[in-house]
Amino acid sequence: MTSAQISTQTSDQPEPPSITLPVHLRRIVLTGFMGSGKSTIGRLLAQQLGWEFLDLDAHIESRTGSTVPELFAQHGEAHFRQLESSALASALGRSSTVLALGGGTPESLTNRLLLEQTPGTLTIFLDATFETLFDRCVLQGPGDPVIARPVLADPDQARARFISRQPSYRRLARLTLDTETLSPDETTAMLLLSLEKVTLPSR
Ligand SMILES: Nc1ncnc2c1ncn2[C@@H]1O[C@H](COP(=O)(O)OP(=O)(O)O)[C@@H](O)[C@H]1O
Ligand SMILES: O=C(O)C1=C[C@@H](OP(=O)(O)O)[C@@H](O)[C@H](O)C1
Ligand SMILES: [Mg+2]
Repeated sequence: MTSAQISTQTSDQPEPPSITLPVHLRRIVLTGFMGSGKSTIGRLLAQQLGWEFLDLDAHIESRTGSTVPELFAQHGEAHFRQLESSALASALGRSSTVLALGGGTPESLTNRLLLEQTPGTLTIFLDATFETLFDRCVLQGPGDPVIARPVLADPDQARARFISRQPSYRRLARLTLDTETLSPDETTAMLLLSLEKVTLPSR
C-alpha cells in the first residue's frame, strides 16, 4: 500500500488526512454515460489526490484544434472514434493521473482491451439512471446540450446507447458508484473512501 495526503482547501486547516492507495495503482479511469460526472469528479478527485487530471475529450480537442462537436460535424463519428482510441492509448501511458473517458470510449473492443490490460489501471463506473443523466446534461449549460454532445441529438437513440453500453461500463469497472442522489462533492468523498478497499493485480 502507498499513502497519499489528501489536499486541503486552505492553509489554516488541520493536517490533511492520508489515505492508503492500492499498491499497484498508477492511474484511475472514470467511465459512465454522458452526464455521469466523469469530467467533474475526475478533476475533483485528482485535486484531492494531488494527481494530474486528464479529460480524454479535452485532450482530443487540444491535439486537433477542433471541438468534439466540430469533429463530429466535419468528419463524422467514426473519425472521432479513431482519434479517441489513439488518445486513449497515449493517455494510458501516464502515471499518477485521473483520466476521464468520454461516454462512448468503451464501445470499442480495442479500447476495452487497452483499459483491461494496462497494468495499474483502476476503472471506476459512475452510474445513474438515463433520466438523471439526461437532465444533468440539459442543465449543464452554457449553450445547447445537443450541440455540446452530438450523441444526445436523438433522445431515443441516446437511451438505446445507454442501455447497450451498460454491460461494458460494468465489466470494465473494479468499482461502481451509484451517483443518482449524490452531489459531485459527495461522489468524490465516497470514491476516496472506497479507494482504500480496492486491491489491484500487479500486472
Ligand atoms: N454526482 C452528481 N450529482 C449531480 N450533478 C452532477 C454530478 N456529477 C456531475 N454532475 C453535473 O452533471 C453535469 C455533467 O457532468 P460532466 O462531468 O460533464 O459529465 P461527463 O463528463 O460524465 O459527461 C455537470 O453540470 C455536473 O456538475
Ligand atoms: O457518449 C458519447 O458517445 C460521447 C460522450 C462525450 O463525452 P462525455 O461523456 O464526457 O459527455 C464525448 O466524448 C462525445 O460527445 C461522445
Ligand atoms: Mg466529460
